[in-house]
This record gives sequence, structure tokens and C-alpha cells, in this order.
Amino acid sequence: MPEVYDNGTEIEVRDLNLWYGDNHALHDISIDIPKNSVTALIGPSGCGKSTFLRCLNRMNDLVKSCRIEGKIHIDNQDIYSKDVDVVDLRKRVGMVFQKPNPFPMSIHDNIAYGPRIHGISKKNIDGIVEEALKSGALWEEVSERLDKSALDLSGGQQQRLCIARTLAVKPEVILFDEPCSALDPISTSKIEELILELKKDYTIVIVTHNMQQAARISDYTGFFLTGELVEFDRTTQIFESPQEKATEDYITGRFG
Ligand SMILES: Nc1ncnc2c1ncn2[C@@H]1O[C@H](COP(=O)(O)OP(=O)(O)OP(=O)(O)O)[C@@H](O)[C@H]1O
Repeated sequence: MPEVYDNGTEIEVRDLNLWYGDNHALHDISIDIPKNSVTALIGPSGCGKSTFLRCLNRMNDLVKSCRIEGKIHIDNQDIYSKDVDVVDLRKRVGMVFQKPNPFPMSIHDNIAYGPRIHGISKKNIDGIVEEALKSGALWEEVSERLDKSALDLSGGQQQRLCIARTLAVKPEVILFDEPCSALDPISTSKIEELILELKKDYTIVIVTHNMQQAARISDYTGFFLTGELVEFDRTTQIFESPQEKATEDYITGRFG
């Protein structure tokens, strides 16, 4: 573990093991993820990055063959404890996926959907929609057409809408699973700027295949290889003087 963090620890993972049937996909992962920071997870395809990310909001509960051992505490709560309400957990720990996935409804209703489910009264919804779209850096582009279909937005705008949708339910943590891999460079840089802005208020964990992206936007980086967390440290340390040879080989492009 690198250090005691200025803003404290948001996510504490200890001895996490995960199996899909007989496939032991995560081995003894222990990590402290700092609050109000961007943590990037890198590593070659199939090394378990997304699997690990999905453990943090129990998305793997949806996979029948999946079995998990170990401990994950978020903001000091054991998220695998029997009394945890998974719907509430996924509100606290939002997720943005590789492909933008807006609902087939208006821009306004995409954002209003979550707050409505969580019982926010009608009179407060419009304010929440505006605030979320502003925080998602999309308001100026869509404020005149909130009632139009979200599916008519560009890919980059759809991804910012999905981020705004996540923000509308006031999460503590946002998980990003390769959020820019379907986007062009301009849309990618807008999302990166947005992530840097969001870390003031949220804890961010991002899986990325793009090492320049990890270097540009993250404060901390974890390197995964065949289901193990090989190294976790400040991003500058990982990229400038990694402690493990495997990390160095990966970031210098020798494999993966
Ligand atoms: N839903 C699933 N059911 C069964 N096995 C799975 C499932 N999801 C992932 N796996 C397996 O778990 C291992 C880790 O996969 P995972 O998708 O987490 O890797 P990754 O590092 O995110 O890969 P990529 O960068 O290609 O997305 C692989 O062996 C994969 O086949």
C-alpha cells in the first residue's frame, strides 16, 4: 500500500478472491482506494480489471457462476454484508460503461429516472436535472432540447449524459469501465476533463486500456496481471519507477 491518504480511504479491499465456476479470476486482492482521487486500473486483456470493478457495486451478483470471498468496505460499510440493500449500494456506487447506454427516452427523463425511483418529489426534479447536466458538462449543449430523444445525441454527448445520470442520484463513488473506448479524441478529452473536475466531489475508479489516459488523469494506478494486483502506487511512481519488472514490461509496451 502506498501511504496514508490526505483525504482518507474510501474503499478498503482485503483478500478478495473471485471465481467464475472453476476459473479463479481474482487472487488475494488487497487495496486501499483513496477518497476524492482518480484511481486507474490497467493491465492486459482478461487480467480481471472489469471483474474487480464490478465487485465494488456488486454487479457480479448478477452472474450465477460467480463466487466471492474476502472483504470490501466502502466508507466503512461492509458492502457484502447480508443487510446491505443492493439498489441503495448501486446508487452510492454509480457505474459508467464502455458503450454509452442512454435509455430510449428524452434527455430530461434519462436524468430524472433515478431520482424518481428514489422517491424525489416532482417539484424538485427539474432542478436536479439541470444540476446533473451542468455537472456532466452537457447543459449548454442540451438545455434547449431536454424533451428530445437522448438517442439523437452524439456518442460523446451520450456518454456525458450517462455520467450526468449517475450524478443525479448523488453517488459517493463512480466506476468507469473504459468510458472512452468507443469515442473520438475530442469526446475523449471532454470526458477526461470532466473526470478531473468530478474528483473534487467523488471518488473515481477507472478501468482503461489507454496508458496515456491513465497517466493523464489518475492520481493512483493499479497494475493487474492474471487476476493479481501486481503493483499499486501513485501514478507518477508506477509510470516513472515501477517496483515490479512485470509492471515495467507492461508500461513500456513489452507485452499486453
Ligand atoms: N460474466 C463472466 N462469466 C464468466 N467468466 C467471466 C465473466 N466475466 C469475465 N470472466 C472471466 O474472468 C477473467 C477476467 O475477465 P475481465 O473481463 O475481468 O478482464 P479484463 O481485464 O477486464 O479484460 P478486458 O480488458 O479485455 O476487458 C477472464 O478469464 C474472463 O473470461
